[in-house]
Amino acid sequence: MVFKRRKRPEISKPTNFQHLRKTYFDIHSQTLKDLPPQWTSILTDEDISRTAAAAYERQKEQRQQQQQQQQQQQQHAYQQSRPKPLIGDACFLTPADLNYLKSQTIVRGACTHSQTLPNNREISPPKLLDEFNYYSQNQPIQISRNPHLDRLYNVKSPDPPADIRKPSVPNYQNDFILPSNGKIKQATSPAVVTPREKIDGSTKLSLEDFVFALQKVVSQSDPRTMYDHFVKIGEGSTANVYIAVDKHYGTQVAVKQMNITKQQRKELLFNEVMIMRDYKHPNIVEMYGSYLVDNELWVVMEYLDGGALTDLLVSPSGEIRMNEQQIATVCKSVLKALAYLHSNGVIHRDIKSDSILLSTDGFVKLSDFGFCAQVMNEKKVQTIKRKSLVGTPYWMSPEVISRTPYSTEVDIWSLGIMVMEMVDGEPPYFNEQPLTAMRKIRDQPPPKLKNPHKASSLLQGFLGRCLVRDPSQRATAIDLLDHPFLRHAGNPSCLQSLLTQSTSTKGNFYS
Ligand SMILES: Nc1ncnc2c1ncn2[C@@H]1O[C@H](COP(=O)(O)OP(=O)(O)OP(=O)(O)O)[C@@H](O)[C@H]1O
Repeated sequence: MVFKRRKRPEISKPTNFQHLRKTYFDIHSQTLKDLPPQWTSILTDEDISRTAAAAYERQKEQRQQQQQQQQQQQQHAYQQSRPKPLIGDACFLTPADLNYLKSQTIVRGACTHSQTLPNNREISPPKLLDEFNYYSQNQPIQISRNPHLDRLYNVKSPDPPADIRKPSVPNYQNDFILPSNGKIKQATSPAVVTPREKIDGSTKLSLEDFVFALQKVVSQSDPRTMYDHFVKIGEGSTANVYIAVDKHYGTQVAVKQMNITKQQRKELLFNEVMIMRDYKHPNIVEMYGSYLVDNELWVVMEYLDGGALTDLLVSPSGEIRMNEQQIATVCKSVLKALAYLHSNGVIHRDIKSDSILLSTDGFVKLSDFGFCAQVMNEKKVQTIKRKSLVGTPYWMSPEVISRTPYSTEVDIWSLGIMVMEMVDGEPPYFNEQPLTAMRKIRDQPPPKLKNPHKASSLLQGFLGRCLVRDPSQRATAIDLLDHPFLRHAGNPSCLQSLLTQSTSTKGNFYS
């Protein structure tokens, strides 16, 4: 029997061979791990690390840009939904003030007492110094005084003659009218109340007049040469706010940009500059400089990286986040700022959680001075009362809404409403239309907490001293600083837990 030898199958060499190996870039050591040894000899660690690190950085940047865009969209939507302030104030500048300003030669440039930034950079906004000397290239220039304007902008001066010292009556026009039937007229936009024509025509100041007057108080340098990397972080009713980087020092600043042509009350722009410039306090946001850029007023100030108090009140799942120690800590800081402003005759008029900014290390600062008003004459005798409807509806005091002449007590009422925000997550009547809420504030007993069981008797007692309808019976900032509830206040660090969790309802730009 013959066996035919079977042909041995031919086995080809492997084709399309792949040797898979899991190599990855370790961001901590900035090196490639599990690299095949052959590759290591071809590519030095340095080369490949650099290439991979660059790719990684590119990816990171792209991710950050996408995140930022998403957050901006979220924040824009969120800020659109926040209630806007009403501005029904009378014009501060009269034609006489403008004539005074126009009669002066604009003096620009350095002054001898330049402001010092925390990073020791000196900036030199033109400033009224030693009463009424402007400085030009360090040379004092004497100009004549206008006591009315000086009082408005709280310029310190030697005792003027008695007739000048008499407080000139501010221009109290009722811009927002409560008809006799008690109905409040609905403004077309909640943020805008069309002013009545002033008897002396003082609202008819031209854009040039304002620009001219603003030029007197701002620095003449161009901030675009000093700051770059602008990223929008906020938007209010009057401004866009950006973070930017100081080109020289690499530090971050906040830049509030206000388009002059779009302001309902251009004259209130002066507040934005003058209040932060003249009133320095650890619990007031610090201004570094102010500038005119084309049609915009830019205010450069310290950047508060924790954002606004509003964002810390409620978690995304709707839980109230602040405990009483944290509430007391915020109140104490805000009251210190208010006690300081009030003792200088300044009312804020827009106290609410949106106006309180925090740093991530827990420092609390008062901001947004656009609606401030002076209530004292030069001698610091509290003689002037305000009557304009200014503030944000839900936080407004009964006397502001009912157009009774008012003073510093309005901020204490609003602080009480802000305490209610911290306990309940929102101000009272927040589900009502602004005008309905205003009617209720005006006509009803002080609002009550939705969650009284969550508030200790001390907290309720504190609140009860703020929300007193009769302003003469309401506690002052100084009184409240002595209230036993504030003994619960802790160090700034007690607020850090609120700030570290990324629970912002409007996207967190601040981490
Ligand atoms: N110094 C700052 N640091 C960090 N964020 C800031 C700073 N200033 C303002 N912002 C952010 O920008 C937002 C808008 O700023 P701001 O409230 O001053 O604008 P506005 O137009 O005056 O507001 P409003 O509508 O209350 O009048 C703030 O809510 C806050 O989130």
